[in-house]
Amino acid sequence: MELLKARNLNKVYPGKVAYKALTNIDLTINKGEFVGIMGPSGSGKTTLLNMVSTIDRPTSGELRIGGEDPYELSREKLAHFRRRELGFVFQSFNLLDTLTVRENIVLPLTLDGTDLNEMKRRTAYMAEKLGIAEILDKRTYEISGGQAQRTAIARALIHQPKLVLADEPTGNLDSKAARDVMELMGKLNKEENTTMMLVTHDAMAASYCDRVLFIKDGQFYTEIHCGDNRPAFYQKIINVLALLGGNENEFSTVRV
Ligand SMILES: Nc1ncnc2c1ncn2[C@@H]1O[C@H](COP(=O)(O)OP(=O)(O)OP(=O)(O)O)[C@@H](O)[C@H]1O
Repeated sequence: MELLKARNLNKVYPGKVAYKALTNIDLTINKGEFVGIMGPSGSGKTTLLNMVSTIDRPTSGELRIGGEDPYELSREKLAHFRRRELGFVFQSFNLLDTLTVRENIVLPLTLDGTDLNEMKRRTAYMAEKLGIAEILDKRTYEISGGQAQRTAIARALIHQPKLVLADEPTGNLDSKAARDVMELMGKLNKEENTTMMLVTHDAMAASYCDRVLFIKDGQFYTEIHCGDNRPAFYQKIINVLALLGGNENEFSTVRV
């Protein structure tokens, strides 16, 4: 079942000299899929993520999430749609420092006015899944980067969104923490059937996806599928990145 369908997405940033950041991008993500987006710096990954996450409008093209066109919604309904149907994971975690881990995780349910017992049940469930049950009462400055990202993932998934969007979730983590985070994202994708889209420079992180789509200069370049051999998939990703070119320091290729 198609969860996300983007057709012919174009984005032109206006300015003294208009810049075409995306050209005729087609993207379909089925329910339960885990899809990676890779490409050199400036290729349009963030632009695409911003279109899909409804943060910015495409200049032309169609977008459907769960059959709905978010850009047809009023401002208020769009804000509700984003809060209800999407979950976000960022490179910089974006946790609220004045709150505990528990309070951060439960935030989307608080905003939705969920019943207290349900909030407790969901928090305990997510904390258990992400291995952070022991740190629920800590403040965000008392936890490690890996724990902070796992907290952010729990927050992104607690309201069971249709689609989770992750922007460089391993960018601020050491290789061990990055691997742990990706293992957990892969596990949640499979066990909870959560649909995920990941934008990353990190080949190790991308190798946890079912397939990876590459863009170059705002255009679709190629797509590769994981199959059942993750180390082989990692190598295939490295090979495409080598073909894509770009700055050699740009892609992380040291983690297997
Ligand atoms: N608000 C904007 N106004 C004008 N040009 C922009 C704007 N945002 C991005 N661009 C340009 O669009 C192109 C794509 O940018 P984008 O941020 O999507 O790339 P990216 O693949 O995410 O890069 P990186 O990996 O470095 O984050 C770049 O050339 C960038 O300079």
